[in-house]
Amino acid sequence: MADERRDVISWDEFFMRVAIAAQLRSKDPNTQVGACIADTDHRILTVGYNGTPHAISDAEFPWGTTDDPLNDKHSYVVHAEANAILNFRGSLKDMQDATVYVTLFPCHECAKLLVQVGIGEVVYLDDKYDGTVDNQISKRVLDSCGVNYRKVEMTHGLG
Ligand SMILES: O=c1ccn([C@H]2C[C@H](O)[C@@H](COP(=O)(O)O)O2)c(=O)[nH]1
Ligand SMILES: [Zn+2]
Repeated sequence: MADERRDVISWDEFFMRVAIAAQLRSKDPNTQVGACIADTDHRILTVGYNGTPHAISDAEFPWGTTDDPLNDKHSYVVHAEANAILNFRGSLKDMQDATVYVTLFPCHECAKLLVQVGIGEVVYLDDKYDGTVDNQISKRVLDSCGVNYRKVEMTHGLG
């Protein structure tokens, strides 16, 4: 009888790979973000990525950044974490103590949303805005609300 495969990926790596797959759908030319929320029984609850609201055509959408808020993508894009929460079709009580896997450390607005839906832990891949004011607010929100955050370990690479 053959032995079982032992070199399998961890749950963390599995859910982060789902988040990475989600970010591949993003039309943002600069920063693509994916989010995957999994419950304490290792079930995927929902997935999202940063993109335009439904009614806005990707072709007409300004994907650049400028001082003019009317033409800046940040005014229009729905964040990956927000989309993951909004895409969820179950009962919000199922999100209690769930873990969000995000390819980018959540901004402070997303941190507040994640806290409000009961997320217990944030696992991130990249924290490229570490140290910015927004990032500090985000960490202050998570710290104050007792939400743990940690960087994922991808032992099997990113491919
Ligand atoms: O919590 C977050 C923070 C940012 N995003 C999205 C929003 C934008 O589409 C990009 C950030 O673009 P930059 O050019 O790096 O400013 O990431 C998100 O989905 N979730
Ligand atoms: Zn955000």
